[in-house]
Amino acid sequence: MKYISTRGNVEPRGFIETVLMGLADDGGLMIPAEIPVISPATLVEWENLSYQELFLEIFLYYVNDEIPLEDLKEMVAKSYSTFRDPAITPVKPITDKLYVLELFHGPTFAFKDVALQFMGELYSYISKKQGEIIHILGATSGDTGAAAIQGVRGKEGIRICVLHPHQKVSKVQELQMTTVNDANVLNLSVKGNFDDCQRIIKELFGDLGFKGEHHLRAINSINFVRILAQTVYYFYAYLQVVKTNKDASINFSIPSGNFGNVFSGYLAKRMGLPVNKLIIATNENNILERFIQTGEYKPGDFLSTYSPSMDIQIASNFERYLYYLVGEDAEKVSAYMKKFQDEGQIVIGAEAMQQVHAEFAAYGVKNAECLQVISKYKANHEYLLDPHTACGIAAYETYSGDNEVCVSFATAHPAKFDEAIKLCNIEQVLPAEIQQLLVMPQYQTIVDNSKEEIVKQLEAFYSRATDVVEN
Ligand SMILES: Cc1ncc(COP(=O)(O)O)c(C=O)c1O
Ligand SMILES: N[C@@H](CCOP(=O)(O)O)C(=O)O
Repeated sequence: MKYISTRGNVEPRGFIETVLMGLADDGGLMIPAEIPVISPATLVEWENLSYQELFLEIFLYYVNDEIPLEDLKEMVAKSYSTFRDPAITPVKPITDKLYVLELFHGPTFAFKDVALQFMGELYSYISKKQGEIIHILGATSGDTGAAAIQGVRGKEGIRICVLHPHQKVSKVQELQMTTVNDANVLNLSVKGNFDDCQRIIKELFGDLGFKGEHHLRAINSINFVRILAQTVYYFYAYLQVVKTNKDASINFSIPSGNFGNVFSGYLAKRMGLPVNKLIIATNENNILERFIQTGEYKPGDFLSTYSPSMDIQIASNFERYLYYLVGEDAEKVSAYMKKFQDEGQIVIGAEAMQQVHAEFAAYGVKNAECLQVISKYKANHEYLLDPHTACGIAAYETYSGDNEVCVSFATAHPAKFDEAIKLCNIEQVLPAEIQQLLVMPQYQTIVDNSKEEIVKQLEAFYSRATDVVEN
């Protein structure tokens, strides 16, 4: 398997090179040159595999022989040994038409752990095997940063810097990142929003001299391995649900911001998973909903909502979908992305939009509706949704059809967003792991929303660091 860029100006690369490249060197995003197709017979054979076994089966289509099977197995075992549920991502029935896929049983109580526990192991493996220095640079609206820090904590040869928007993440998210006082962790709290943080890190990854000099590596969903690791739970959930819903069409409803999780579902679909519709749920930052409705992809004004992790205007992975939408034509993607940069919008024609509508539905959830859904599911089903998950459920309710079953993603545990839960007059008991954070000291540097300021911070961070990679 080789990997190429959505913009067509990167020589095909292997799996590990692709992981290390993160953002493609031509500014695009890496994707497989050809997507492997899993046959219906193979899907049946996978029906009773554990999560870890399924992960291995899927990854074997992608890693070539660059990682020996025994090493991959060991990494996968370690990655998921930290999860609190033996099923890793259990599927819970709520009604006969609705299942919730709980993706929050990892160390930081959000879906990001599923991929980032593995990426921590993978980076550590590459660092040891190849003597690679790994300097992770990431942007977060709250969950990726916490999960990435936990994923690499205590791992030799790795340093991590995470940019989060100052006072625009929940208290628990902030504490999960900033109570870590390890010498190899730097938390920068940027006076801006998530889009600013993402723009700055993309600019730094795009400066190939700076990226090479400082060995910058990505943990955001710009890195293809994040996308791939997230496809596993689509397969896992489908294989559980189909057992009792043989003739139903199966939809997935996905709380969305950066479009990484949805794109993983799209990849699963192209790999042959018989998904009916991917339902994109956003909050009031609804660029994706507006795109699906009008064909116009254009950022609006940034709004702070009860689901802060989805307070995102520019959905990074949209470019990966665009590549497939325009018939895998990298020149067209480059032209569209240039237009987006110069004019701030992309418009897709009516014919292509028919294809979009065959694959996706989208719904933007207003703040008040988000709280109503949390209250309703607590009262009617004794199930407490976090505000992101509630957006997914509201979108499912809007698009549930006859003979359709929906798997709605629970992307975070409600304890991470107690601010919103309290507004519903619901008292929850916080898990001990979260409770203990509330009294810990915090370590973070508040910085201006400027690339130059971040560069200064990074250079100081790297000059402080002294650890050596051992083979
Ligand atoms: C809890 C939660 N739900 C949903 C999302 C949106 O996922 P994506 O950015 O992959 O669209 C995020 C952030 O990514 C998140 O942290
Ligand atoms: N919601 C995310 C934003 C970053 O998304 P990613 O999937 O590209 O890492 C977060 O919680 O940080």
